[in-house]
Amino acid sequence: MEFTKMHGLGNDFIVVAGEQALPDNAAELAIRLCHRFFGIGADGLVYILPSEKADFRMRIINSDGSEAEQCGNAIRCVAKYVHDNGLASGTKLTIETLGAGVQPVVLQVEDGQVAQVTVDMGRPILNGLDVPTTIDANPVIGHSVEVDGREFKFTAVSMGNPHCVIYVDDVAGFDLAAWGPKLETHPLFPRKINVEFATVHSRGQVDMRVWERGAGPTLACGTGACATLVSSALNGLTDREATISLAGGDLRIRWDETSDRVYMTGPAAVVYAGTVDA
Ligand SMILES: N[C@@H](CCC[C@H](N)C(=O)O)C(=O)O
Repeated sequence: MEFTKMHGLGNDFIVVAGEQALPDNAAELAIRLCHRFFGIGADGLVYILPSEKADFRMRIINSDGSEAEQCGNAIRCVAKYVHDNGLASGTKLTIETLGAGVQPVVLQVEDGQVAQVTVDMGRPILNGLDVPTTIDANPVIGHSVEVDGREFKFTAVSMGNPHCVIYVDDVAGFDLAAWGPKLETHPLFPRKINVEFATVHSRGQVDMRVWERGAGPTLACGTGACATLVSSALNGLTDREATISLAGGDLRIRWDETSDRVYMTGPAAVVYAGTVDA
């Protein structure tokens, strides 16, 4: 199987193009190939497929073999891949996702290669039961989740995939590995959840670290950054546009007041291309 190793701010993927549909063994392949020591190593396996509704279709399998509805960093990688490999022309295209519908994308091209991508990530879902959580409220703000006797206040946001945003005083020193997995699998979240821990520094800048559903700690999460901006604006902590600083770098996120849509801008990069037994 031919693949290209790509990343968006260090959130890395094995990108496969040329298939007509997701293979039956996609989950097994993701677990084997994403393994950091026995495989290629990645946070997810991404397929670029044909679409009847958009220019391309993306499917993403987390490194634990579970399928995610959406992935912000992967969609930027897909956009770069199809442009730089001549599968798409121009600077605008659409990509269909499993959980967030068809997403329009605008490319910033430098020397013939995509450097930055702006994705229309759609409208955030704030209804608790739809995120989903077990909480019947809209929005879910200031509710508590209890883990091992510690209470975390959270905001729930779906960007096609589920997120729970928790504010902490010092995100850099926060023990992500201790709390992330317990929150990810808490019964309040019926389809598990991506957990963002955030520290707000100003109305225009937030530091965020993520524990991803199905992938653990990653260097960046595009949908998580969108969820963090939406949560921070809803809680009155930031404006509707801010820089979300992740371990792998910065994303610029804007939640448009008129359309209610969230726009994410950030880079995508190729690491190398290769061939692997699949
Ligand atoms: N890294 C991603 C999100 C990938 C999917 C996530 N782990 C899930 O299961 O929802 C991003 O950049 O958005």
